[in-house]
Amino acid sequence: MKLFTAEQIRALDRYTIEHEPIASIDLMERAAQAFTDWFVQHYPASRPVAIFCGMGNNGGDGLAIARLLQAQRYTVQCFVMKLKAQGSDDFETNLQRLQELTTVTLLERAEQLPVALPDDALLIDALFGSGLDRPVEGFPAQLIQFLNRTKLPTVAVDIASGLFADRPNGSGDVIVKPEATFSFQFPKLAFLLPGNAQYVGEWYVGDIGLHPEVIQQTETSWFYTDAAAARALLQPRTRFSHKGNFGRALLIAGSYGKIGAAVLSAHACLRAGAGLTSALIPQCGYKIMQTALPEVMVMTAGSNKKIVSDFPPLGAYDAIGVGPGLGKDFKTAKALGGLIEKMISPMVIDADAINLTAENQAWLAKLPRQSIFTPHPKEFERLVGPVANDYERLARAKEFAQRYQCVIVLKGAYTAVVLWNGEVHFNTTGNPGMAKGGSGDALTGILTALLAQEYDSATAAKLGVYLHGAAGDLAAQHNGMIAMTATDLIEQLGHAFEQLNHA
Ligand SMILES: NC(=O)C1=CN([C@@H]2O[C@H](COP(=O)(O)OP(=O)(O)OC[C@H]3O[C@@H](n4cnc5c(N)ncnc54)[C@H](O)[C@@H]3O)[C@@H](O)[C@H]2O)[C@@H](O)CC1
Ligand SMILES: [K+]
Repeated sequence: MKLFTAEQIRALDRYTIEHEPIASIDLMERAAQAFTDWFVQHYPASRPVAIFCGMGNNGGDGLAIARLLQAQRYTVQCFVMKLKAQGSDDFETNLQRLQELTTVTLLERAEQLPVALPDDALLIDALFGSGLDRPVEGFPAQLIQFLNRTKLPTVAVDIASGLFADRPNGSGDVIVKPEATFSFQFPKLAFLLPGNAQYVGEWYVGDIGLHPEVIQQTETSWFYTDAAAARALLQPRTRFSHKGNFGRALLIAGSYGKIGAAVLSAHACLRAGAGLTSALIPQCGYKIMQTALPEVMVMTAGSNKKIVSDFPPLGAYDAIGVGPGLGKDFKTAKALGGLIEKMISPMVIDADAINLTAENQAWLAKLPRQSIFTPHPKEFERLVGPVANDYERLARAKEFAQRYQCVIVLKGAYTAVVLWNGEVHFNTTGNPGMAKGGSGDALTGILTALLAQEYDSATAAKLGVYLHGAAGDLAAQHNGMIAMTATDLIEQLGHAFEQLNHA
């Protein structure tokens, strides 16, 4: 699915108004109706609702929602933040429609705060939407601070007031902290960035019927991978397949005390469908791996028992994943440098292999094209240097991916898959229960398995990250987010594939 900037969304709104055609006031009514339909499913009519509206179209939505909720027998109080004499046309029309039914309280200055609200009130924030063009200050900021201080559950219309849809906010910006956001037609880029979590809450998207043709034609480099998008990436496995078709995968992983990382990545590789899975590990891990995973073929190399210090010729493998638990011994580094120089097919580079690459940046020029890096934020900064915020992190990842013709998987909530062609694909699966040791090792195994099955790097990264998160969600359902482990996730991979197959 595509993601658009606020400016592009405005253009899509305009196009829809002209070409559907539909009057802009009717499009607003459609948006308000979509919000209301969602709201009545989630919040009972027994709780009083207080709606805070600005004077732009976001406020217009709020006024229409007030009217529609009242028709559904909600007790509604409506407030308008009056900053100027005249609001947008559709705001004014909706104000008139509402005032025919009920009174609207105008809020013009700080002395009117705090306003009295019932203890069990639900708040709806319709102060500013995607038209926000500067940080909120003065009276609007005081009003937002008041709303946040009430600690009452708040739902944002389209986007939390004060949050920019597609550019960074300053650290001191005043922004509504909703428990949920109901957004029109598309999630905003801001929703997918980890630093904004408290300004988004759970987010939902309602279809308001923007013109499908123009959505298709409007170009963007931002996407998100939902079930439909992931389903389209999955290759069918036929009755005539045999293990040779599904590729030979190799994991180079583990060091003394971290053989578990090698086991987890190899286990995930098996579960993600590699035809043959091999592991190159230090000697100390030999029995552990053979016992834990009888399906895996195990190689050890080098004279040091505790680390991988030598790579034998590895031409027989279709895909190699390197890094989990590997350690950063200089002998391992030397061997990895040699491997990178020799390899021609894309590799998966994780954990200590990323750290070693960060310390040996000359390797980057020799890296097989379309290799996949899977850094968490700290590892990414080791690779490119410090970054100031989520937007800068994405920009640097795009630059890096383009320069070295690789894929960067920026791990986190909404893991971002950044491609060499400048595209960024945010993942939609996964949960905080996955923020645990071993989770990344599992991802490396999955990605290596998909590369071995001849998925190209971009597809492997998008699909693998999606499946990893989906398996994590299933593990959370069975074990709970607190107790779930990386092994639980790996054991759900089969169900994650099945679920996707039937999506
Ligand atoms: N355009 C359309 O057809 C539709 C728009 N919709 C709604 O319209 C919203 C966008 O509406 P608008 O473009 O009118 O913008 P907003 O309602 O977000 O508000 C913009 C107004 O606030 C002012 N403003 C911006 N930043 C400010 C700040 N920091 N302090 C004080 N004033 C500030 C602007 O100058 C402008 O007057 C969307 O978020 C959505 O809720 C929906 O009704 C769906 C259809
Ligand atoms: K809002």
